[in-house]
Amino acid sequence: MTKIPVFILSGFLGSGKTTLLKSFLKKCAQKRLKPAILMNEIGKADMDGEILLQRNKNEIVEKLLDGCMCCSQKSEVTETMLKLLHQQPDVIFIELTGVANPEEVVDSLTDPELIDSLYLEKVVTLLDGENILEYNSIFEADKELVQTTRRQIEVADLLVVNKLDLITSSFKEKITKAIRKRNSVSPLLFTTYSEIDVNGLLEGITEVNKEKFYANRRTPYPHIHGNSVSFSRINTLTLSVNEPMKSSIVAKFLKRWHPNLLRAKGYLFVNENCYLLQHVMKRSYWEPSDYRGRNYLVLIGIDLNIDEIQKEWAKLSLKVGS
Ligand SMILES: Nc1nc2c(ncn2[C@@H]2O[C@H](COP(=O)(O)OP(=O)(O)OP(=O)(O)O)[C@@H](O)[C@H]2O)c(=O)[nH]1
Repeated sequence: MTKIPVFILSGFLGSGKTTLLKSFLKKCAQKRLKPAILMNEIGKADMDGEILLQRNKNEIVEKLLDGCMCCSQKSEVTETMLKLLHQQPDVIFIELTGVANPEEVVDSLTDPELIDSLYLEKVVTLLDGENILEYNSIFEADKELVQTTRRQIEVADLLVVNKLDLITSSFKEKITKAIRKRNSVSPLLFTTYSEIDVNGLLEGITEVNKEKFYANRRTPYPHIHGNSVSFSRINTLTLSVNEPMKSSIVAKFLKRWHPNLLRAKGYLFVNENCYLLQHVMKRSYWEPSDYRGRNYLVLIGIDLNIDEIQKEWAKLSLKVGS
């Protein structure tokens, strides 16, 4: 099933995200791909969005101002993404604010109205070579910010240390060590002015058959396929729920996948009542809901073992149903 790829560009303030975005857009133009861009800015003035609009009037740009996307009202993010989809792009770029945690944004992409249309292609995290080693001491007083900058490294599929022109080779080694402590698996590149092989990153992404893909897209709830919808290390999985479940059993099931499982959410029947289940790390919250669509459960994690989770879920459902 065709889905539109989404690149998330993350990284602390001033690390080079917009610079990278611009080279992505240039390459899209050469490849005749129609890009859509969601700029997430803190503050009233939308500098980056304006800069992009001045460059090329054909690019579709939506902005979410005043705050971080992961904290915005969920429906606002969904609406903005739907607006972008409405204009039939071939690829979507989301540039996050420097203080956003990418995994929480992935969460928004699993909204029932979006999950069938999009997949997460890659989280690219830009790091400011000149300042990265200072982050811990600069933000010492702000634990959340330290945590965010760490998560930006930990969940990245590609790590790009930028501003190589401003650092020495001994600094480069220190940076490598510090990054590898947090993420030992994703490719790590050093560069200046965010110059990386964007052509390679766009490989395999082709023009979408617009008529076919965008016909009747706005679905009220996801089709349940149970497959992972992401090619990134952050992967998501939709589990179908056919029977009323016991909340304690579901909570126990979700805890089993800690620490890979970061988040789960969905609508489930417990006895006769529908609940919105919100699971964060090891804790589950159950909120009564008047949702009337089909029940489902979406899991978001890093390197989740999709096959095993599906197998175990099927066993559990059989037990519950019998
Ligand atoms: N010296 C140097 N400057 C760079 C490099 N890459 C980007 N810059 C400059 O750093 C500044 C910030 O770059 P942006 O691409 O706007 O960074 P950003 O991550 O989008 O910044 P925010 O929107 O604040 O989060 C700009 O003035 C860039 O020209 C580099 O490799 N070396």
